[in-house]
Amino acid sequence: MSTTPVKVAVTGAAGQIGYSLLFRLASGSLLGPDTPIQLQLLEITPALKALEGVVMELDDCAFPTLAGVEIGDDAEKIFDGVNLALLVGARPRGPGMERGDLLSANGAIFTAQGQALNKVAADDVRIGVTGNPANTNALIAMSNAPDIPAERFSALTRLDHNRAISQLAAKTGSAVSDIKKVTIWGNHSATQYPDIFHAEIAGKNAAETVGDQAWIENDFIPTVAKRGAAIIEARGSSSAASAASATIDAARDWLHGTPEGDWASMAVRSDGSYDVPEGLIYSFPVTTKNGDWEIVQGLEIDEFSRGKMDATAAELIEERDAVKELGLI
Ligand SMILES: NC(=O)C1=CN([C@@H]2O[C@H](COP(=O)(O)OP(=O)(O)OC[C@H]3O[C@@H](n4cnc5c(N)ncnc54)[C@H](O)[C@@H]3O)[C@@H](O)[C@H]2O)C=CC1
Ligand SMILES: O=C([O-])CC(=O)C(=O)O
Repeated sequence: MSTTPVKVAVTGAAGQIGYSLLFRLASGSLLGPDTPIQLQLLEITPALKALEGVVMELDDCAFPTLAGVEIGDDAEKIFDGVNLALLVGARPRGPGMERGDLLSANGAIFTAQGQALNKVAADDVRIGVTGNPANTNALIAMSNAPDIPAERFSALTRLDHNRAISQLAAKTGSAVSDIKKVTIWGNHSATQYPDIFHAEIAGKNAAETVGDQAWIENDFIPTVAKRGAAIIEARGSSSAASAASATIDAARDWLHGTPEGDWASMAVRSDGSYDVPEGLIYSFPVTTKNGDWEIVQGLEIDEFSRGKMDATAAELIEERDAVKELGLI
């Protein structure tokens, strides 16, 4: 085992996603069995006691890869020297809400955390935002951290990506591992566009294999886009274990690279690719290598896809304008 632990911050560590995420991180799901991890856990003051209980359980697992745990309510202390920050801590939505309704409640969290990361994080820090509305929260954190390169911020659309793979596998009777190159475009919201026109199933075009445009439009896309709400309806609270799993998948691919012949969906700062307005945190197909991502270029976009990609961009513009109005960026 190497000796220097990787310092990973998790915010909202006493919450429901935290309860699944921390144990996976500590057991090596992100960094593998040979790299020790130091967990830096941020919570609000009233949740620290509950977090102490979670740390007792982490201790009780005796994970060989867990080098240490620090908890606290001071972002500048907890983010000090972190190599990866997973920003999960934020209010979840309840039944009947859209994620964008959380902007006024959650936005301010990300100004303070962006500023703290800017001051004290390690030079190589990468920041993944899971807390909703994830894209615009990432925009807020990025805008408040002027010394951290913008490409070090991303928001989580990997859960949507994984949901799309799962729905496609079920429809076609294929193995999840045979499905590649699915894309989530845009916002982690009901306007997102899950795109299988460039995806492959066992090397063949996925949309052609499905051969059912009506299913794609009326079943697949809304099922993936509204899956979060369906889970809230069924469980009484929002997705947690699957969100934690996707948070790890996204961070693992970012740090260690996407597999050959595949790509991932990640919401990153638009550079204007595919005519997405520059500066929005928009989900694209990306390949990653050595901690850097690149937007996959040259995909053909037909009229149907264009309309969906523009609609989700329009929603992100509205969210950006709203947080500008609130003085958060
Ligand atoms: N991007 C995605 O795919 C998904 C995002 N989410 C979002 O993740 C967020 C967390 O979800 P849950 O864990 O279920 O919520 P939760 O309510 O169980 O936990 C959130 C935790 O964050 C803490 N917190 C609040 N303000 C904080 C601050 N300023 N600093 C540090 N911690 C703070 C709370 O004390 C609480 O313990 C929600 O916004 C939810 O909507 C959930 C599922 C998927
Ligand atoms: O739907 C929600 O509010 C939680 C979430 O982001 C998801 O499950 O995708």
